[in-house]
Amino acid sequence: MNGRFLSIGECMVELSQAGGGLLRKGFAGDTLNTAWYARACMQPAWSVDYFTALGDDAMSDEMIAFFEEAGIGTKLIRRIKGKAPGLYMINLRNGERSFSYWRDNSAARQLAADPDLLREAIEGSDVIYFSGITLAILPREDADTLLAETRRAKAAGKFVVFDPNIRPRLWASYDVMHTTISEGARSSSLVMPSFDDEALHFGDDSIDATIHRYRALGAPNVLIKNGADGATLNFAGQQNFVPAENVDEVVDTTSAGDSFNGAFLAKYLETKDAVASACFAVKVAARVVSEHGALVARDKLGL
Ligand SMILES: O=C(O)C(=O)C[C@H](O)[C@H](O)COP(=O)(O)O
Repeated sequence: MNGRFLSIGECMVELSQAGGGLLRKGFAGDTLNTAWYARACMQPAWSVDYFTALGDDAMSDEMIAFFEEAGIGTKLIRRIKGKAPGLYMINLRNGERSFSYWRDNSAARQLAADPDLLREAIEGSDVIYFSGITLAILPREDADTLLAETRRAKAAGKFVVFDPNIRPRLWASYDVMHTTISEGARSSSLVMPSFDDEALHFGDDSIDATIHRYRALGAPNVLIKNGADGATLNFAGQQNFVPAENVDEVVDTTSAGDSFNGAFLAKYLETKDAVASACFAVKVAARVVSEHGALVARDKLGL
């Protein structure tokens, strides 16, 4: 089986801890991370493309070369004169990550500014992946353009996948965040939230409450990630639970959710077996949290 997977969002320069007070430079961002793990786990017959905007500086050139090296298509990436990518740093406390961002003025903020290009990219794909972070960084009008296109894609029978990836700091207000994330979910075929975020920011008191809320919005499939407590899937009303994999030492939780999503989608698109795909994804995520940084090399993933 083959198909075209498109991920839409922002990739940044990443600074992660390299020991002895040193920082290591990498490239990462939630939607890129998912594209990266999807590419690592998918059959070669599938194409994986990234849709974003970059600048015309050396970092943007390096990032494009990095995507290409990983087998991620770059032909849809807009280059904006005088702009540069955003930057973020991973801060760690007992393996649990938090982020500092320098991204207010990044090129990716303009990724949906050319509606024709966005439509063309979505029309040319079978699976469209985006996140709450993608929506949060866009000017209001461009977020509406993207949502109109994802709604259109879902209506046309494409598989639209959304991770709310809630980052309150990136939103103008809680109200805008709640409304826009709900719109993202409404326009999707599969929503892949993390329960701790949903409980904290939407006030859900159980996994069932999160599933119910997203299904009521019109998402037919919901897959809830709950860290060390496993994952719960509700696909077309059928509910299943998959336990997490044991991890000896959690080094850095960055990208646990994104790698789960990429690995899950790679297997699910191939097999249509959601439970087996989640079992595979918990294994990949367990390897990812055992290493520093968002992107862990393929040979360390045990594939
Ligand atoms: O925060 C952002 O905007 C980023 O894109 C930086 C990180 O690479 C991802 O957020 C990691 O995502 P998790 O899988 O939730 O750990």
